[in-house]
Amino acid sequence: MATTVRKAGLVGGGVIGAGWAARLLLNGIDVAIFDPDPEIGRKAETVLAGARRAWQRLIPAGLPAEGKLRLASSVEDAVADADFVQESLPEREDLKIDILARIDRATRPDVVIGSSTSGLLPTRLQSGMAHPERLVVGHPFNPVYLLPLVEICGGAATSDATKQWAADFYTSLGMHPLHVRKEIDGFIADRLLEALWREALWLVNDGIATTEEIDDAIRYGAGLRWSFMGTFLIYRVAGGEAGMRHFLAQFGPALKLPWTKLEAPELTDALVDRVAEQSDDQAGGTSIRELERIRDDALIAVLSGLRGEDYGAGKTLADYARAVMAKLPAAANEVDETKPLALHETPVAADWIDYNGHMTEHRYLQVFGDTTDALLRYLSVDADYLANGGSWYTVETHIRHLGETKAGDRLTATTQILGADEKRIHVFHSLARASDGACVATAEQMLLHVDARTGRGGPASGAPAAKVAALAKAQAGLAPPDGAGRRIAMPGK
Ligand SMILES: NC(=O)C1=CN([C@@H]2O[C@H](COP(=O)(O)OP(=O)(O)OC[C@H]3O[C@@H](n4cnc5c(N)ncnc54)[C@H](O)[C@@H]3O)[C@@H](O)[C@H]2O)C=CC1
Ligand SMILES: C[N+](C)(C)CC(=O)CC(=O)[O-]
Repeated sequence: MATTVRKAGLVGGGVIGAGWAARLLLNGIDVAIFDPDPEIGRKAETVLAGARRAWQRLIPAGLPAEGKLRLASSVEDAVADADFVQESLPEREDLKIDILARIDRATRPDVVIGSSTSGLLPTRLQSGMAHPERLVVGHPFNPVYLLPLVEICGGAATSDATKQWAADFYTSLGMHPLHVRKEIDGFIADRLLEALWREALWLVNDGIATTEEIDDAIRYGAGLRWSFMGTFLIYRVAGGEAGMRHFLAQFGPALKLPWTKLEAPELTDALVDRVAEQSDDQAGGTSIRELERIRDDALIAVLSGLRGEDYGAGKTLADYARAVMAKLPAAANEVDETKPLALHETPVAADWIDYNGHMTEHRYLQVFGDTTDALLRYLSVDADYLANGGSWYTVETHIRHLGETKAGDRLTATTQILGADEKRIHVFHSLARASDGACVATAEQMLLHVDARTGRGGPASGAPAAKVAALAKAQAGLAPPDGAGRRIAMPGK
């Protein structure tokens, strides 16, 4: 199996295939995609543009160089030289079995083939393949480029090595693999989603609630708490200090009451019309693309919030961002170290703007923190160095706000080293608006080298120590920047 995936072959480029393309490309993997839809190029580029925008805001510290997208002329052309294949064909078992057999014939036998099916059994999907051991379900969630969950389910012939490889690979893309222990139709998540959806359709069918009222019942209540704790942990907490046992004793008996229905209502023309008309009213003329943008922005807000908590999907994101940072290449060798270094730039995202209409204060710290991360990457603080416990922590920051910046502005950070020793780096970052070069903020920081395993300060070592010393020497002749060493005080004090 491939140790590094450089090229991915995608078959089917609809909602899910295009979402996979975006996630793979943003991870620096080249993608060849086959879809007979003549509009595939435009559709895939549209999804990619949305994903790019979302990722710049979700991981502003920087991303790998984007992979290249190629529109393939056939299934075979898409997969022939791929190191990994993901099938996202329409949910039809006969079509998937047939095309998975073609993919199997056209790829190297060691290439893992993932299927995006949301409910078909992998044992049946692999039935026409000569190498069925490399077929695994990797069931994603829409939008694939933002939601981390991917359900992994093997069929009878799938090897354990394939399942493990797929889990590792999807993790490397920033996803959270969930192993489905037993092969069942609909896996885990869609069983839950369908149960809710069946009930929702009954409530519309019986005239109890409109589509909007049902969505409100979710988004103002349980939906908010599901996003970080799910059902069981939330109900444990709802049991009070006695926890789950008390919760089950109190609310378990109601499960036997005939509240919910196991059979979905018949999708009669009347019910389809009612659901579609109510859904149109609910959308109020907002286009699907605009709804996608609202959905993506809200997901970014939730994921960013959870990242701050280092919890649930936020932990997945934080781990991924750390892994990306450790892998990003240091800046090019031809950097002139005798001048302040330009190592980081970022657009100002719409949700960084506050009620005063400009970038809110804590976002400046975020941008300066990302700039410090870029400096550490430049100093060769890589995955190995971090794994050995070496890192610099920021122990003091002084930010000056000198100008306003608005959504869409591009900001460029430069970094001057004011001093350094074996443990400390004294840095001065300046943040300029790219359009007119105006300096909008500065940050002076003291970084302390720490052994992350003990939490104690200590001397840097290896390549980072040598690079800090060389950089500090190269910049020693620079004049101190305006504002360096400034303290906060009332005028004249
Ligand atoms: N839409 C969703 O919410 C989710 C869908 N899935 C699964 O992902 C798969 C794809 O679903 P969607 O993207 O939603 O469907 P879709 O209808 O948006 O896309 C399917 C694409 O396959 C293309 N196609 C048809 N025949 C083809 C062929 N012979 N070769 C290559 N491409 C072909 C179509 O032109 C279309 O672009 C299904 O298995 C579905 O169950 C999984 C998770 C969520
Ligand atoms: C509707 N669906 C069954 C295809 C949905 C999924 O499989 C997952 C999702 O994104 O909701």
